[in-house]
Amino acid sequence: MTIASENVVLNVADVHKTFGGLHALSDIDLQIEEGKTHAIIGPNGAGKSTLLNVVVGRLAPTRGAVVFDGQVLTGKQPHEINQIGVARVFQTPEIFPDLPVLQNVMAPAFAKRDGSFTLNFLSSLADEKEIREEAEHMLEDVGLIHQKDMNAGSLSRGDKRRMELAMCLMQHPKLLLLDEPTAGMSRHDTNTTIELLRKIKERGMTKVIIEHDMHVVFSLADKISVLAGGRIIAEGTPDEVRNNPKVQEAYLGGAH
Ligand SMILES: Nc1ncnc2c1ncn2[C@@H]1O[C@H](COP(=O)(O)OP(=O)(O)OP(=O)(O)O)[C@@H](O)[C@H]1O
Repeated sequence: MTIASENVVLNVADVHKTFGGLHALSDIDLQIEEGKTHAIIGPNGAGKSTLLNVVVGRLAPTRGAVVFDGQVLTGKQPHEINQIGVARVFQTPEIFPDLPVLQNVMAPAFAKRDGSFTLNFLSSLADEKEIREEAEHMLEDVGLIHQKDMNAGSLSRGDKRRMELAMCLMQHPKLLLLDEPTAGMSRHDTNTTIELLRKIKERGMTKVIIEHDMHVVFSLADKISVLAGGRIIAEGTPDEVRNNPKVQEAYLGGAH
């Protein structure tokens, strides 16, 4: 296992994941530093989503361990990992489509407070002025305050993703994992999201971002790890990665 330095908040140590005979992840060692934005890139099928799923407890690694903030995550359930301070924005937003946007954004705060994610919170909505005000503040931050009374299901795809980001921020995570946060967005919405993610960085939140859009990656990342064939083939600053021949080869051989 790699020895973590003091400012490493997430340590992925010697992680392997096989599906039958397929080695989806091999020898993954990854250290994410506190307050940084760390991008994980790689061609289709490289293992990026599998790696995020291992971190959030949706998949058990075949070997290796994940340590976050001094606690071993491996073996914990996704909701336990979430309670420890790891939140994930999914490729496909997980929302309550028939509830207004504002209530969707309030829901995670109730779940965190009450320890479960039920719809009973509706009964106490009137009393929850503080949570409502915070949710409205988040909606202002993500540019959705004017849509707060719309049903979430009728938002555009890009707006749903921004709403889900607001839902994650309501949990005040120490680590935010973003799985293709700008997928399906127009260039304008993508740039608004980049600005928003920069704002979050100023608040000191650590982020891991999986993204195919290199404009987003190079706009946000402090450090990039490149996955190909389930292995990390390169790691470094955006400039180091951009000029790495192994990376260029992996992308030319891949779908992107
Ligand atoms: N549940 C599963 N069962 C079997 N094989 C899987 C499973 N999940 C992923 N794989 C395989 O593991 C490999 C890595 O997949 P993964 O989805 O992690 O790649 P990715 O880098 O996220 O790809 P993309 O950019 O296309 O989303 C692929 O070969 C994929 O087919």
